[in-house]
Amino acid sequence: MHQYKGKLIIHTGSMFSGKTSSLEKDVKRFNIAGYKTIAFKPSIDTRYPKSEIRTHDNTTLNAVMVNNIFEICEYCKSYDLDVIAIDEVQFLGGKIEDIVDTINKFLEKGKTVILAGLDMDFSGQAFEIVKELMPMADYLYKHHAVCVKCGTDAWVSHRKTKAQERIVIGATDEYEPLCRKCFLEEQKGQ
Ligand SMILES: Nc1ncnc2c1ncn2[C@@H]1O[C@H](COP(=O)(O)OP(=O)(O)O)[C@@H](O)[C@H]1O
Ligand SMILES: Cc1cn([C@H]2C[C@H](O)[C@@H](COP(=O)(O)O)O2)c(=O)[nH]c1=O
Ligand SMILES: [Zn+2]
Repeated sequence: MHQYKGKLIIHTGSMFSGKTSSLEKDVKRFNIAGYKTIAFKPSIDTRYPKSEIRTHDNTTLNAVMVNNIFEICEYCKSYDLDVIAIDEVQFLGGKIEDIVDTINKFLEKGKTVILAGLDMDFSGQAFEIVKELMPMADYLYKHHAVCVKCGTDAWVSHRKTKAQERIVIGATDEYEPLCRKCFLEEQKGQ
């Protein structure tokens, strides 16, 4: 796995597309290969226990909950990590430039950084931090859920409720993955 030293791996796409599953799989492989790895998750996501990342199909990974990128730096200093994984990166606290600078510093030091995060919100607007990070990636994977209306590759996470605030934590209670065509039809109908 030494070919991933100093490399940035990003898993993005809509909800239910397998971003967290892919991050989990990567982290577990680095662990098997004997690398010092910690997976972090932003404190905003309160769905599951603090010390665990959980996929929609209920597989789990040990995790450390953090408020911002600076807390990840502190862990990195204390544990001299080889691999830093961050789930739900769109919710990580801190200014975009601080997140980008810190990730670049990790990469310059030869750390492997694995990120998973939504590319777009419920309205199809890009999450700014993910938009900024995507061109920096050495390996960029855009994952696709299955559109729940027509069965083609989904494009966006459609919100099923009328809530308009950007952040609403939830799963199938709040969101459904839709392809562009079904999303536009849904919007016309509202
Ligand atoms: N419409 C869907 N399309 C694809 N997978 C789905 C769908 N609905 C539920 N799932 C489940 O979601 C899992 C992916 O979960 P996860 O890795 O947590 O996704 P993400 O992090 O992208 O939200 C799939 O393996 C599947 O079991
Ligand atoms: C689209 C969208 C999502 N969210 C929330 C909903 C979930 O709690 C997470 C995404 O989790 P997943 O692992 O990618 O399924 O984000 C939100 O707050 N706002 C949105 O627009
Ligand atoms: Zn569709």
